[in-house]
Amino acid sequence: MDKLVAQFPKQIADALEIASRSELSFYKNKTFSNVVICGMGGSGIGGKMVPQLFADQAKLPIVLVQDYQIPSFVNENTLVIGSSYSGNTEETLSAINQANQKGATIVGVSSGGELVKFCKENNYDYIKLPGGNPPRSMMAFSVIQLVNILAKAEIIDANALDAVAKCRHLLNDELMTIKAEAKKLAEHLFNKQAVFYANNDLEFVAIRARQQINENSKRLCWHHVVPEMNHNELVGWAGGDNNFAVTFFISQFISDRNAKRMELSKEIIGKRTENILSINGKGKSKVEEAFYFIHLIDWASLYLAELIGCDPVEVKVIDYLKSTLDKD
Ligand SMILES: O=P(O)(O)OC[C@H]1O[C@H](O)[C@H](O)[C@@H](O)[C@@H]1O
Repeated sequence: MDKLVAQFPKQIADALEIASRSELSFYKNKTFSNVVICGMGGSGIGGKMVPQLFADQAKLPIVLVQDYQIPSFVNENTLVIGSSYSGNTEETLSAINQANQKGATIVGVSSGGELVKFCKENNYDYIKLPGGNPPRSMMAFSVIQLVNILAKAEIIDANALDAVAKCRHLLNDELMTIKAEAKKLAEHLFNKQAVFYANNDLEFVAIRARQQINENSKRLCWHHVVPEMNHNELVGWAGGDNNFAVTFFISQFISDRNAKRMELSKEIIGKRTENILSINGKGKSKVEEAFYFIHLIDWASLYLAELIGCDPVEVKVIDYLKSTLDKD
């Protein structure tokens, strides 16, 4: 896993190369009214990240589906993107099959499996990713193909990938800082109940942190966002204590009002636990900042796994669950 995380900046370059070679025709002579992205876990997080990151330029509503069912609004004017690294995740395949029955336009993002087979058999465009790794370690590939697909259809700016291309340099230039901050985060979380907060626009960062701590570090954690947590969870801190380690991801692009809310939240939570860490974003754009946070989180999950002494790769309980489901 260390190697795969270290390769993240290179994966960005490789994914951009795949995007530039992708031959897509799904958008020709087509007008869409909405977009649905179907994906679970390490492939679903891209479907959360991309709509949030490009919200200020998206011309259509983009909805993430993480279940077997698609919403009833899906019809022949819907673009449905199926994102599954293995191509075999049953919730995603079920949603894609339903979308097909409703006449939607489908595009697949996958390294192979049933999803690629389905796209080939039904003449849908698909982008093939390099296979053989845990899906969560290949996030750059799925995210970048989502941006590629939406930019080709001009649902987001046609040059949206230009901003992504700059991320690689930021990550290389900031590697020492990223690793130092990641170590600090891992030590902060060690033997504590992890809680992640971000402003709403950055929810995907908090979710990615939760997912990576779950799968790589084998630990429970939760996340919430400002401002919504100010209306409920903040009150729950009456039951908080030093067993909790709270991390605030602070975006450079946060609104003044939400920045104020973050500061006040910190002050209130600080009365219950001493373990509060703020991690500040870096980068010249929201896209650069997003990749910066993701890389830092990925390293932190590995450092925490090391402190705990667990194997970051194995996910035996998920394997057990899937194989038991398959017996039905
Ligand atoms: O990307 P996919 O192959 O559809 O996989 C989606 C998810 O499936 C499993 O639950 C894996 O353990 C997760 O790590 C993965 O993110």
